[in-house]
Amino acid sequence: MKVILLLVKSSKSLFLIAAIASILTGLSSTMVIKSIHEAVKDDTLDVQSFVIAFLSYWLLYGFLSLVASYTVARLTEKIIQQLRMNLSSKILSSTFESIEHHQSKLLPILTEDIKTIAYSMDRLPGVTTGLATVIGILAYMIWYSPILSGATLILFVLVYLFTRFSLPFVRKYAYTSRDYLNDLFIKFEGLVFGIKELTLNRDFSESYLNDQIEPVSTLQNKYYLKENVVSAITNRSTDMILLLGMGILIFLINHYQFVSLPFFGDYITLVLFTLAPLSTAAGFLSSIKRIEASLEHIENVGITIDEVKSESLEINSENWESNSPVISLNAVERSYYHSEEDAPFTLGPINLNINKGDLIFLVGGNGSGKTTLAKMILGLYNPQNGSISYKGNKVESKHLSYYRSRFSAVFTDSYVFDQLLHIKEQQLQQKSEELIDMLELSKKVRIENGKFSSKRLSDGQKKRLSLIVSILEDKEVYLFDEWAANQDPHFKEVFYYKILNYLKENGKTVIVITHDDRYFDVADRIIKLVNGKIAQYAQ
Ligand SMILES: Nc1ncnc2c1ncn2[C@@H]1O[C@H](COP(=O)(O)OP(=O)(O)OP(=O)(O)O)[C@@H](O)[C@H]1O
Repeated sequence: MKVILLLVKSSKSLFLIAAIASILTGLSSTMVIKSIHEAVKDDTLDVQSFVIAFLSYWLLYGFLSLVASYTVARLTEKIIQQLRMNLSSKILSSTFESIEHHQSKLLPILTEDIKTIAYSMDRLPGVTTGLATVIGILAYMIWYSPILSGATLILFVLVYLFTRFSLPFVRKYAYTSRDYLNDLFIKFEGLVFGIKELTLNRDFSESYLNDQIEPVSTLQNKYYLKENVVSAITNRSTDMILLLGMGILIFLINHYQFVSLPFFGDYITLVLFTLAPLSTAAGFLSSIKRIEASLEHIENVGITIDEVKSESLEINSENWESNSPVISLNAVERSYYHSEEDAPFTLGPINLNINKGDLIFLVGGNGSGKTTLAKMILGLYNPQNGSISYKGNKVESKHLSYYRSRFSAVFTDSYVFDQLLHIKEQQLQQKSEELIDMLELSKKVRIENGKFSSKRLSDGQKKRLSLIVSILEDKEVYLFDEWAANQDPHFKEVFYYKILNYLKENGKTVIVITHDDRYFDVADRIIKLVNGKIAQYAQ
């Protein structure tokens, strides 16, 4: 049902054209089959009228099946495109917390689930025209012999009941195999991103392969095989039940003589025409179960595939109080709950005003809550208690997108995108060269066609590239989370003296998370966190 809804929702008009074209294809193919069927049993065949009728239906069938296949293919292609776009926008508009929580499950969704849905949907054109043909032949069969058609219908019902019985197993195995695929992707992630550690340590790499990857892969394969076996049995059941039924019918006709055997022979050619399309349709029912398992995985991550409605309300600038701090945290609190035996980490309650042009250093030991507080200031985490205000206006969820767009941040694990399409052309032209020079990367990278010419850089150089992008974004507030941690002494100086000064001169508000106490004198204010609470403000 979900799949039909998906089709209708995707494009009502295409769905209608596809449905009508499929029905007409079914009708025309029935007419082709009928003319062959009548011709083979007609001793006084008028060859000329047979050729005319046959060719007309044949041409019509060819044309209509092309139209039907094309429209259904367009419809499925549209669904896949919408699915990819909707999923990507949903991920972008979901709460950061939920995406952070389900991060490892996103890649299998974007690759495996969409592929499963796309491959399964690909079979739809053959299924719709095939089913329409079966319905057409069935109508002709009923007209030809109501008694034998009654018996055939009973066989069709048996096929349907058998399929209904086996499909839940296809779904169950598809779901379990897909679950193990999640685990397998996590192992693969370790394989790719932990390759240095694995290559260095032979015992570890052997154990990773044999004790980590292999058992999960075996389990995934086991359920995948089960799913395919049940699905193959379901597909083959169509021919098996129909052929067995025909055998039983021959026995009954021989015994009770309710029709002649030659008449049954004519009839049986019609039944044979239904075998292939019915088998394809039964196969598609298994595919629907796979699609449903994939959709369920997508929805379990909290992403629905309905159209995305983005809400990005600007905070009314008329209400801004000019002397209010840019950002105020009013008794904000947030806890992370670990497993039951762990004590939860609680940040806050925090009260903090950040004024325009402030250069604030956020300091404190490992695990004291600096990054958590940073994510809260940026609007990535919602406070569980308390509130955040922007220029005197309380930030509500409808303002979040606008509020977040006030910031640019570089985290310790920031991803370096090579394209700079989101940066204004004027900024690129005026500032990029100056910044590349300031961070001494002019021998390594250039900006060409809105992209960096290379990303083949050392970790410290990549970090400098992230800093350039961040400054080019030209935002109101900047947040750098231990940016200088992996820079050499020279670039630490460049950062603390040149870059921070450059931002200050340009009127920016800057928050720097740091452990570099050598440079604490650069800050206007130092805020120290201890165990999630502000322990000290220093001017
Ligand atoms: N995603 C998360 N889920 C659960 N707990 C988390 C998560 N991120 C951080 N924590 C916990 O919150 C606490 C504060 O972490 P946070 O990253 O904010 O500290 P930090 O001050 O930035 O530390 P560091 O200097 O090591 O970067 C830690 O005890 C950590 O275990």
